[in-house]
Amino acid sequence: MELIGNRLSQPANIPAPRLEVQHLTRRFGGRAVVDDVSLTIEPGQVTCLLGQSGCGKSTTLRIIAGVDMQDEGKIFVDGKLICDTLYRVPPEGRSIGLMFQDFALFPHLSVADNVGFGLKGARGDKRARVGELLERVAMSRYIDMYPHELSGGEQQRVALARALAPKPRIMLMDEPFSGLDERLRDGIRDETLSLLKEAGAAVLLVTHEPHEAMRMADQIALMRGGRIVQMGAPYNLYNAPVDRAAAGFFSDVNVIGGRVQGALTDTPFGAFLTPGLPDGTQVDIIFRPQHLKIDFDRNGRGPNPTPQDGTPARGVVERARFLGRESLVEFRMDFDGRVLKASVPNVFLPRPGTPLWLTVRRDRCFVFPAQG
Ligand SMILES: Nc1ncnc2c1ncn2[C@@H]1O[C@H](COP(=O)(O)OP(=O)(O)OP(=O)(O)O)[C@@H](O)[C@H]1O
Repeated sequence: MELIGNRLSQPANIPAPRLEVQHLTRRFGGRAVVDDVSLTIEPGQVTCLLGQSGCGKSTTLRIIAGVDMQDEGKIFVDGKLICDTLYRVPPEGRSIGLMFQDFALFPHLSVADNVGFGLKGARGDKRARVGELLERVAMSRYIDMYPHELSGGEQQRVALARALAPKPRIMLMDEPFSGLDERLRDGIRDETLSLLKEAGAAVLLVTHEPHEAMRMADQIALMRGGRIVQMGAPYNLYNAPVDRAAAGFFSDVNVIGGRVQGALTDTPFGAFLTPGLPDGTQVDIIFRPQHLKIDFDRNGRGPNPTPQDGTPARGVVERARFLGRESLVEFRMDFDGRVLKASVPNVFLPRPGTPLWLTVRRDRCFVFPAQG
């Protein structure tokens, strides 16, 4: 029997997404920990579910994998219903590969046999595929060893190879690289994802690490309180966040406040355009540390105001730290004593107590109605 669910009808010449999730909801004790989640992933695309601990990422993944069951919603693979609240293809029938945090290798099987476990076909072909995968995860020389002879990170790399071996059409990964040390992580992560992309798999990857998501994802689904609050390319989430919390998820942010008057909001950095908001609305103007410009003090004066950078405001250096590629300088602002953070490429470590002038790149600011 082939069950076709009621996907919105798709024109015949456009293939259905590899994975489609519609209105998934999961409640525990009356609380929706996954709340109306919908997303689609195309073949060869990596989507990251990104959010803080407890926001519902892993539960979403477990439902798609078939090891937990939704209260509402549907899941489709290549346009075919695999699960709703009445019908359910078992996990092993979903063409889905899993790589979860609590992976477990078979302790009585060698590395080669662990990786080759789910593979069908001639012995020689299997051995070749196992060899290729172990090379990709830099584990070739451990091929005849047993799991108890490997470190945690090495076991994780074998588990990755095992998950990749059957060339799954969909790969669900829950923080799969978290146990690897930094030196190995970048290489194995990039290699694994390019392997999956080459094979045309749709990848849904859970992480709470914004930089990891930015580096890996074609599409990021930002989750909060069980809901997807914003979905799009990393560039869009970084440069057009939906709210203050979304902006703050990807880097430190600076916030100044003001009240709208005639589509403008006056601040110590000059007037900001705040169109579309009624007079009297209290707003937060948000900018990232790299969008503050620093200028020297010229006998108590800063640089001249410009249309792009607005009016300079004076601050006194509180702390300056070198972070490798950049320096982070914290200023106590004269206008109301708040601290603003500026990041500067390379080494810039002014002494605490030094007065400097700051301007804000106004084209890089985000304006949102103030919270609460
Ligand atoms: N079986 C369960 N029974 C009750 N509550 C649950 C169950 N599974 C998950 N939860 C709750 O659902 C919420 C979401 O959990 P989930 O593991 O999906 O979050 P997460 O975003 O993956 O977090 P983390 O990044 O810490 O793994 C949490 O508050 C968790 O306590």
